Amino acid sequence: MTIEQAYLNYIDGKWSPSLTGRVTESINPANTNDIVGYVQNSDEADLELAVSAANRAKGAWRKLSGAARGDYLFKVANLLEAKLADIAETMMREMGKTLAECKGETARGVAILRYYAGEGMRKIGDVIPSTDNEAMMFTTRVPLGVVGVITPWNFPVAIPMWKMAPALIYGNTVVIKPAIETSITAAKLIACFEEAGLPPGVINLVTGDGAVIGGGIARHPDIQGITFTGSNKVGKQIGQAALSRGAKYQLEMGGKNPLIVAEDANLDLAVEAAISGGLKSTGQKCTATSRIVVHASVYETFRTKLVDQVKQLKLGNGNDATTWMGPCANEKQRDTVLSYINKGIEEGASLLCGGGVPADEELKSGYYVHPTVFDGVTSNMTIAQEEIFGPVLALIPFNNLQEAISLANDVEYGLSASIFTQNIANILTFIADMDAGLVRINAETAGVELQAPFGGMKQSSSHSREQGQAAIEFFTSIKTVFLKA
Ligand SMILES: NC(=O)C1=CN([C@@H]2O[C@H](COP(=O)(O)OP(=O)(O)OC[C@H]3O[C@@H](n4cnc5c(N)ncnc54)[C@H](O)[C@@H]3O)[C@@H](O)[C@H]2O)C=CC1
Ligand SMILES: O=C(O)CCC(=O)C(=O)O
Repeated sequence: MTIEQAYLNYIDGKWSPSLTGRVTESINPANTNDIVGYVQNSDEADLELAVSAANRAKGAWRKLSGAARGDYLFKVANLLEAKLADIAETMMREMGKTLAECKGETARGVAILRYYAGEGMRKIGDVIPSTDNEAMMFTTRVPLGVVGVITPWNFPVAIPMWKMAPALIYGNTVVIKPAIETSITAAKLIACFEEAGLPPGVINLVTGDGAVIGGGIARHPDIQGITFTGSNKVGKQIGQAALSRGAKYQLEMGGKNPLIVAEDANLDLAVEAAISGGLKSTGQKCTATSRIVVHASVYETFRTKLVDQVKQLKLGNGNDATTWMGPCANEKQRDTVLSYINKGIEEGASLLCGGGVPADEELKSGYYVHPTVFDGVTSNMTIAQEEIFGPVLALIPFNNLQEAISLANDVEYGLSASIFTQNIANILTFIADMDAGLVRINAETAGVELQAPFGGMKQSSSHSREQGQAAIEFFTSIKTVFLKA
């Protein structure tokens, strides 16, 4: 290991090694012989320094005008745009998705920053008529204080950005703990904030183990808000820890998203959406299509078209322009996906394609799994109920729309859902009856727009919404002002 390969924590405006003296390697899931670099394996003492710095910085940061905070975010956006190629490549090496996807996501990070930079100039309250005609009553908003940001590895730029940018524009200071797998990408993002000249302590990065640093954020008495994306298990622990000490929390967790293909659907477009929504990023999106509910009259035609095209998808390293799908992001994720595939077979589903790891010599050193399609799936099977977070699609037939919507709703999650149909009555029924935070018609289940609210129903979220103007609800508190001479 050379010193150049070690990425540091960023605390109080300075890059610093962890007090533990320990580092963890970040490896390329497409080729585990490729070590991307080393990141700090921090502990509670490092977190303490970061929280103290954020706490000291919060008074001056909240006193700046929204426009002044916005100016900083515009500068960060320009720097991220200038470094797009390097950051996208780092993301690809740490996480495995294709370079095109990584570039698209980094560009999305730039757009998120610009959107929230503009928010600094928009209204933050309402005038409400008082019953006292000599008084004025209005609302304003104040920041929470220090916000803890805990992020996963599947969107290493977009998710940190859609949490940090609104936190900052509304006047909070930030301590971020990214997933260990993508901590180098996070360090490169934070370097953009440093170069933009954010005052020391306004943004702090501490890398390390989830339970130690993430758990430490959840429990820390000086962190007033926690925003998390990741698994349901960890999300619930964070929610409980935050609730027990009265902190605000926001959780975005799993999905088990259905795509309904009606009898009048454009089947070619529906197949394209199933493949793109289900298998891009190797199925590692909380919005990924996981169950495809297809009308019996078009089931066989749809299945044939789908399987023919899935078999053509080229697996490989994301740095190869001919690669369509990269590996799973880490070994544990690959093993989880394989265990779900085995469970599907054990419970009686029929494997139509995929179902294992590729035998090709050049793919042996990565965490690859063939894109997999099952049919003969019933709603009670594990693969129809649990989030797999991998390239696995389950086909389920239906006979009428009410049955399709019941099947689609028959899971504990409610993040996103799609239907392919031309029938307006069916579309209206789907919009009304589908229990999901995001419903999409004639479009894939994945792909959210940064200017619109995003979040799930049921077990998919803490019922809050992120992104767009909805973000203000989490990152601020309303203050009602009654003013009389
Ligand atoms: N909703 C989504 O976008 C995501 C969902 N997942 C789901 O979670 C499964 C497991 O993936 P993981 O990476 O293990 O997710 P995870 O929930 O363990 O990790 C998400 C973040 O939480 C942190 N963390 C882990 N344990 C913690 C704890 N005890 N307290 C506080 N923070 C903690 C991690 O370090 C990471 O920064 C996936 O198979 C998938 O089903 C994973 C990543 C993203
Ligand atoms: O579909 C998207 O663009 C966002 C997905 C997402 O938020 C996630 O997987 O955590």
